[in-house]
Amino acid sequence: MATLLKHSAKYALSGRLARLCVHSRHGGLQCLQPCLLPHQRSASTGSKILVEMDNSTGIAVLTMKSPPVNSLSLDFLTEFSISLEKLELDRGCRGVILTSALPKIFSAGLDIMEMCGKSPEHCGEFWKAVQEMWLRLYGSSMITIAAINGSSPAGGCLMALACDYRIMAENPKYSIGLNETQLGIVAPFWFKDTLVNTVGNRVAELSLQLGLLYSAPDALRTGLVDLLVPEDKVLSTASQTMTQWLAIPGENAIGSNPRVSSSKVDLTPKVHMVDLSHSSESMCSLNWIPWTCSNRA
Ligand SMILES: CCCCC/C=C\C/C=C\C/C=C/C(=O)SCCNC(=O)CCNC(=O)[C@H](O)C(C)(C)COP(=O)(O)OP(=O)(O)OC[C@H]1O[C@@H](n2cnc3c(N)ncnc32)[C@H](O)[C@@H]1OP(=O)(O)O
Repeated sequence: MATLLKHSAKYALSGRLARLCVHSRHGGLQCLQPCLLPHQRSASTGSKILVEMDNSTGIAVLTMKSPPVNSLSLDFLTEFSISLEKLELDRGCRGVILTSALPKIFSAGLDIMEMCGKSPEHCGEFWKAVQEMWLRLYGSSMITIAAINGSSPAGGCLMALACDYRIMAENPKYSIGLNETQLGIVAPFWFKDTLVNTVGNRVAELSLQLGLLYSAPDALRTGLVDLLVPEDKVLSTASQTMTQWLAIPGENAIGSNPRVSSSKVDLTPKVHMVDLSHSSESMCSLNWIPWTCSNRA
């Protein structure tokens, strides 16, 4: 079933990819340039995402590099999903570390400029891209670790929550949380469910009702993040943690190909990617039912 989801997401993405190649003003796929580095490393970079793959460990580092704040624009989200899809299809890649190249910022969340003054068609496409980013990250068959080296409000927090494990810089100036309520908007229920799965009902309830942004120490206390480390150790700790996670026997332990047979989360029967382009109710259209998440780490 998860394979079905992957296929449908793949074709949806490929369609968008094709459009991007033809229409994007910013280059899109054309600027994803592979190059070989020493020691079995390879890298590909677009305008907003850098992917570095270490073929000897199976660990990829996906670095967001879209100044000033890594906001999640349509172009950013499209490049992000394409990068993740490529890693998903790479049998050699077993784990992805998500981090930021920008000082002090992991991601500022959805790009505010995408949300005002745009056509219904653009809004629909944008919102679909937000959903696709979440589906790809949360439903990934790879181990995903967020190396949170800066502030991460709203959609930035969602990205981190969609990973298997969260390591944050212990800088008290950095904050993280689903603060949508403070902005006068309601976090969609699949944002809420992702938060509930991480911190539990009561903390999620308070966080969402008050639109709380947690400092790094408070984020650790509430369980929003799993570990705080000094800022210059975030990435190296993420690599060490990934190595530990990858040492856990996977599905290959029973003789099947770990990257083909199943995903950690079987989302397929319960998730519907619908055409949002003509719907003012698009924000609540992802039919995510949390108790279908059976095998999530
Ligand atoms: C269209 C159909 C879909 C409609 C969907 C509607 C609702 C969905 C419901 C809920 C989901 C929403 C999820 C979201 O993610 S909403 C976005 C929420 N994000 C924020 O509130 C973050 C706001 N930003 C900050 O808090 C700070 O900027 C920061 C990230 C902590 C960084 O602070 P710092 O002091 O370092 O920088 P500045 O504040 O000076 O910002 C620098 C620069 O960046 C611009 N910017 C900041 N955030 C965003 C953003 N989210 N999108 C676009 N641009 C952003 C800011 O304006 C500054 O620009 P300038 O040109 O002035 O330099």
